[in-house]
Amino acid sequence: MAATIHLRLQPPPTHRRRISWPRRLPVQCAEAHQAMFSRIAPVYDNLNDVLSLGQHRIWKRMSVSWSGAKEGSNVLDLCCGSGDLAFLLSEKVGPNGKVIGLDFSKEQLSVASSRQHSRPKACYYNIEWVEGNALELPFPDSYFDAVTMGYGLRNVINFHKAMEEMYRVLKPSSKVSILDFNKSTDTFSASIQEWMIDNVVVPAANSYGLAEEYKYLKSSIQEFLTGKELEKLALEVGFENSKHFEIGGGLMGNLVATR
Ligand SMILES: C/C(=C\Cc1cc(O)c2ccccc2c1O)CCC[C@H](C)CCC[C@H](C)CCCC(C)C
Ligand SMILES: C[S@@+](CC[C@H](N)C(=O)[O-])C[C@H]1O[C@@H](n2cnc3c(N)ncnc32)[C@H](O)[C@@H]1O
Repeated sequence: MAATIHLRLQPPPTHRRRISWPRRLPVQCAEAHQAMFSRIAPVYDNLNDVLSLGQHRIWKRMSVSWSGAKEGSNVLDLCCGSGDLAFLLSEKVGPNGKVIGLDFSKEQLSVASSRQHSRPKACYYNIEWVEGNALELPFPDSYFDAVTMGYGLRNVINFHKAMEEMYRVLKPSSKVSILDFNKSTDTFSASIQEWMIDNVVVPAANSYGLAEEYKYLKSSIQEFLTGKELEKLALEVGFENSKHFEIGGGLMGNLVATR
């Protein structure tokens, strides 16, 4: 099935104010996030590979296997970006399955689509790229057999609404698997994570003129939820059970919740 990028499913915003790039990202501004991820789209994959020494691919594989996606499943990769988890899901569900990758950055979706066309795997044609907002999903209730969200939840401006939407579109007894940085309660782990961002990640990003965008990583982790708080949020919106696993030596975490 030929891959298509759906036109924006949400009505275009009534206003489009010009964003002058602030010295610090206003963390509560969705448009600033959208612009940021569009700016980093050209180098996003390479920087992730270099800065995590390729480890992020292992963490993403773990997250997908925890989602319960299997042959023939109908699955959603939320905040899909350049498509890493969507491609992994595509291999998991096979030609009889269906993967929807949703993101609100046209540039990220464009990278995902070109990666899809440049790869030899036929199953990737079970992926459909949709431009949309994770906080207002254009899908019916109880529609998906699994939902993944890789490094997305920390970036939306309303964690609760995002979790509610994931719950709504999941079929009963199906799982969501949410991978992100871990907001550790252990001060040593937190300081290692912050040191790496300050002294490795940001200087590397600076060579691409993206220091501000990668500085945001630290503040977004500080404003994120701990593993226990993520488990609680999932139960609050109605998930039957939830469990947060620390991975990558505690630098990353993955929440698995069952509807
Ligand atoms: C795939 C990873 C991060 C994705 C990602 C998420 C975001 O919210 C961003 C926001 C703004 C800019 C960029 C991103 C972004 O890339 C995780 C791996 C890539 C990280 C950039 C590198 C993190 C380094 C770890 C703190 C230490 C790794 C130690 C060891 C080499 C495993
Ligand atoms: C760090 S990237 C993660 C990309 C991919 N999941 C991965 O693991 O590499 C975060 C993505 O979330 C998207 N995003 C952030 N907020 C969103 C929202 N409210 N609706 C849809 N996409 C959003 C950004 O455009 C970006 O592509």
